[in-house]
Amino acid sequence: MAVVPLQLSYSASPARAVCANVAARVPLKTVGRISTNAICSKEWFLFRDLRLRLQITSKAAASEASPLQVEHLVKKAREHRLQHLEEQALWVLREIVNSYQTPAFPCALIAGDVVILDLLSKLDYLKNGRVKVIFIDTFHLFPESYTFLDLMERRYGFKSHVFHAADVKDKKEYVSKFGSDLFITDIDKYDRICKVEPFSRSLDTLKVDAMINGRRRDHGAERAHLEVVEDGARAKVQPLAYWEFRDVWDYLEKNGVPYHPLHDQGYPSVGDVQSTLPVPKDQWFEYGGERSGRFQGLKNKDGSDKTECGIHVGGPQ
Ligand SMILES: Nc1ncnc2c1ncn2[C@@H]1O[C@H](COP(=O)(O)OS(=O)(=O)O)[C@@H](OP(=O)(O)O)[C@H]1O
Repeated sequence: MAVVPLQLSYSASPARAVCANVAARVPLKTVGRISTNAICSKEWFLFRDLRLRLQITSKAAASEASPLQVEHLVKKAREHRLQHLEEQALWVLREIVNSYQTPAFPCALIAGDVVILDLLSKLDYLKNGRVKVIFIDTFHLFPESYTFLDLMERRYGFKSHVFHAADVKDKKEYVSKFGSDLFITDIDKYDRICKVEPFSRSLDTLKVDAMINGRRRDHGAERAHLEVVEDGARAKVQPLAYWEFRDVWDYLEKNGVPYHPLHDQGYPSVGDVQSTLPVPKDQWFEYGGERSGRFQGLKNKDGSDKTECGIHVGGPQ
């Protein structure tokens, strides 16, 4: 620990020697003012008997807070931040529900989506059906996603509207019609059949006029300038646009909200089995870290790395 010079004041001259000793020996991180009206001794070992009071008096002192105070300040600042973000997200959702006829939330069940479910539930929009929840069964999801959906439906008292590829009854029929490796042989066709078309159809079928989603600015460059609402024939609503991934986890922890079991197996985001990989935990909270395990090794037609499935980029507006 660094020895920091102290600004001293003293009321009696014998204290001078003690104070000099204090300045020389006390390993304080804080710049402060020591005043004493006690009887002083020249001997250092008697120093502990003096009634010394440490007063933080200068701006310098304030900026050199002890490690404990710094931790406390950061914790408090994060609490205030989360409180503000939550109020703002609730306000956005309320405004949307008051302004649109049929808002809906396509939910992929990842951490941010679960925050939105919890916020919608706080406003009672799930139980009273004011906001419909859409779930796209791509036929390529992790088994845990189905059980987690069931858990969330029971917890919040809603039933999601499930959509999947058109003109097939189930995965078996899908495989017999398109094969089991369409996502390798023709990724664009796979996206169209299993994601974009069912997604688009779900919005049309339910006559959705405002689509709530969990996109955030810190997801990556494509989303860096997102606002909480984008206008259009169908409004896009991003109540968590200004949140960071850390805020999402702070919220889940603070509110005791269950989250997708695959997060505990190292997956920061969860989509299809073939396009989702675990990511080392220390990368989760870097810019773009949440989605860094998505679409790994997959390329767009133009050869660029795939970062979106097309639902929100060039997908239904
Ligand atoms: N299974 C499922 N059901 C309903 N809605 C879903 C589903 N998967 C993705 N989405 C919606 O698509 C948004 C983008 O998700 P992704 O880019 O992760 O794509 S995908 O998972 O590969 O489809 C995603 O945005 P978020 O709300 O940020 O998750 C949802 O709006």
